[in-house]
Amino acid sequence: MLEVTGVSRSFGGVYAVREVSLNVADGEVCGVIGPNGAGKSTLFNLITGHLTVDHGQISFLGRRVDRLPPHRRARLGMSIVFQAARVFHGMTVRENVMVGAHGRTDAGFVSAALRLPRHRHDEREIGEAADRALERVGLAEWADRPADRLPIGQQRALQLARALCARPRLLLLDEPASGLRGEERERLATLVEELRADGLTILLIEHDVAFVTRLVDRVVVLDLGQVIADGPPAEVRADPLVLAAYLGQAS
Ligand SMILES: Nc1ncnc2c1ncn2[C@@H]1O[C@H](COP(=O)(O)OP(=O)(O)OP(=O)(O)O)[C@@H](O)[C@H]1O
Repeated sequence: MLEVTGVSRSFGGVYAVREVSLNVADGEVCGVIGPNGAGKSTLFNLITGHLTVDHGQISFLGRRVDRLPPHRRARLGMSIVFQAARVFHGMTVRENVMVGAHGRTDAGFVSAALRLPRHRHDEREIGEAADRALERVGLAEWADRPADRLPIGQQRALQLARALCARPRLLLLDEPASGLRGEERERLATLVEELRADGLTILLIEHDVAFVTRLVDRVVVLDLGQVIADGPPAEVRADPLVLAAYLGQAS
């Protein structure tokens, strides 16, 4: 589904990501981990289109996307959950989720402004999709409440619902566990496990190794911008290069 081939990106002559290749197959849950400064965020932004590659190729569903802007990649079926839990203030939980589907409808601004029948039809469909997504992440009973009143764990779930509302082929999660503790973290892990059981393809970038390794089929480890390991979590955790990279950080 996603093929990243020999991708590099540097800042001021220093490589943040260097000759990185990774593939995510349909239905796979893949994690990218690595110590601070390993290049995880840069790689994530190269995949989503928020940064452009210096070299290399990115293909999604068999199509080159590395020159496409983020919204075009989104239209092809990439949905992103960003690290910072952001919700739109002054809007309900349902309205926040509905925003996720608007990029996928054909109804343009004019039809929305004039409230043409087609627009009303789309709005109803979007509302229904939002309700399904809220049900999926366990927020159905919060639908009509102000989004900014939600605790942070549920704001993260709301962002997931927003991403799901766009009916993604590939869900991209940027450090989904950051800022969450204890029970909230557990709830999020369970939710990702459920999405995985639904057959959704997921790529998640995460600092927390324990969180990632329990959720993924495969994990790619970055260090100093390069892939140092790629395989099943149990194998990768025992890899001497990986241990050394994380130990290097701790010392
Ligand atoms: N916009 C930028 N300008 C200059 N240097 C950058 C920029 N973005 C990233 N870098 C550098 O690229 C390297 C990789 O950074 P990146 O943020 O991708 O790593 P990371 O693995 O996400 O780290 P962390 O876990 O700390 O967020 C770092 O040395 C960083 O300083």
